[in-house]
Amino acid sequence: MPQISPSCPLQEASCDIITELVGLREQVSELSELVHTDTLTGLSNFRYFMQALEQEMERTRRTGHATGLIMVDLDYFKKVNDEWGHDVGNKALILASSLIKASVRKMDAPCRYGGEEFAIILPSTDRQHSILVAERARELIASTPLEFDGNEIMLTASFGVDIFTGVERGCAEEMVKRADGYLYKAKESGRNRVCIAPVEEKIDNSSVNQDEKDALFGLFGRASNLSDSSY
Ligand SMILES: Nc1nc2c(ncn2[C@@H]2O[C@H](COP(=O)(O)OP(=O)(O)OP(=O)(O)O)[C@@H](O)[C@H]2O)c(=O)[nH]1
Repeated sequence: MPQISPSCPLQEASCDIITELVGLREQVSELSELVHTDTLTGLSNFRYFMQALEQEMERTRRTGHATGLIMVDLDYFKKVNDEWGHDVGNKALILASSLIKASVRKMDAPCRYGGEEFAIILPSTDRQHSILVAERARELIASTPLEFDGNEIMLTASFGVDIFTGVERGCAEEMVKRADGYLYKAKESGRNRVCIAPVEEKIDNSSVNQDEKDALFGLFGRASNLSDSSY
């Protein structure tokens, strides 16, 4: 919301109270920014993420525009810490954050979920475009080495994607759980990959009844790749 500049009720050119008020206002704004920011990476933190995801899901319910959610986890990150130390591990987290940020639009919300896990909220984004964003981030991370003191470390990350179209039941926590489930599948099936719910499974989780499902699959056919969790 735009802030109105306070002015001195006595119309004095230099007013101590107004100067202090403006200073306090700036401090409040900086503090509320800090409350929502991860200090290491500068990305939004977990607290912001959960609020923002709830809000976007609510927007989807109202407008019908889908919300995409991508969960990202760096692969074998413990090895980076063990081999190179915690400070280099921190550098890797900062690099991964900047690459994730570079892969998304301004309106998207890349967040640090915790540890070496990140989350990206994609407002008004469908399945296909969410996959494209996840793939872009995956490729960028896999092709950008962390350089320090003449060394180079290659990083990779695994991605789980979920789409909320307004028909699925559940709250933000459940959407995170679904995306995390696909992230787990990406890890299990070799890492450095993107997994998403097959279209068929998404429909199974929705309120669509059997007759509606039969009609839908009757129309589009049961393509074999729909049963695969990677697209
Ligand atoms: N440097 C650094 N390391 C962190 C931070 N947060 C979490 N970690 C480390 O991240 C590592 C996560 O290890 P694991 O959960 O075993 O996962 P992984 O080694 O990435 O293996 P996979 O996820 O199965 O590919 C642990 O060693 C944590 O100590 C942090 O803020 N800085």
